[in-house]
Amino acid sequence: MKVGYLGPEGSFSYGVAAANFRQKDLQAFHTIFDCLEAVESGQLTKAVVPIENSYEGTVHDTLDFLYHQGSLYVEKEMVMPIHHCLAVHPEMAAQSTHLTGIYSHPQALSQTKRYLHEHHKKIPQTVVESTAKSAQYVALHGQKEAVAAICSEQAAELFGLSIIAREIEDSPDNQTRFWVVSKKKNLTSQKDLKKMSVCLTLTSDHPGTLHQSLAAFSWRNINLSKIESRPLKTQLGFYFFLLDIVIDCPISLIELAFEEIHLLNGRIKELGAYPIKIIK
Ligand SMILES: O=C(O)C(=O)Cc1ccccc1
Repeated sequence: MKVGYLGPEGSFSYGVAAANFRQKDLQAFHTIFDCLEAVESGQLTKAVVPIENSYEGTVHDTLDFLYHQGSLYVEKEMVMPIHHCLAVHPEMAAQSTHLTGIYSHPQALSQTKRYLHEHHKKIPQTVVESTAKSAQYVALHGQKEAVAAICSEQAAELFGLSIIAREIEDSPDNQTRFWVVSKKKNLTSQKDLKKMSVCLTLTSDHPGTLHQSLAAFSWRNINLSKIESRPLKTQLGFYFFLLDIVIDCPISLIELAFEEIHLLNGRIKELGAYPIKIIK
């Protein structure tokens, strides 16, 4: 088995992958897209990818791939607390009040926006592929340039960096949902499945189309825990909707709701039904 994750080692995705799979099965990728594409092409069995952060919302790279490119299924969700630190090269630790640049993944830069505004307002920020990549960059270049990484404490330690500030995330309850995806549909028994995610596309546009589709869930007493629209990437003003459905009824009832939506000319793309594991 080969399991891909957004690398290098030390990323949050790595932390989740390592908590679920054997070290020898893990393989690092540069981007979420590369990782998912490798599952799609059969080069990987599974991938671990972030899907949503409590502070910053949906990870668009993941959702857009699953809707537009993928024929992949979610087999498990993992929710992990996310703590960021600010780390520099150990030889720069004394000059850390005069930083020249801060590097990280866009999600990490966003999740620490207020901290950065308060403490490092004028310092240029550079986006890199992952938090661990920023730690790696600082380990390689941080001796000559006074640059800092926003990453996990584990990544800072792994790359031999000095931590100058801990728990700098703006929200104390910062959490990210990660999905394990594969080409195969989940075989887990229904009693362990907690949620189902689907993408809904409306093929006709008249007043109440979305309302009627959602009514297919509400009159069956099926609870939705999330709805979000994303551009179809065709023309301005055209969207698909991500729906997260709580599984507290037989799946056959949810499938009846899908049938009703089909009769209303709505299209459902199933992303999968999955158990949820909370990582402490
Ligand atoms: O960059 C990482 O370490 C990732 O795995 C992506 C990410 C970034 C910030 C929070 C959660 C996941």
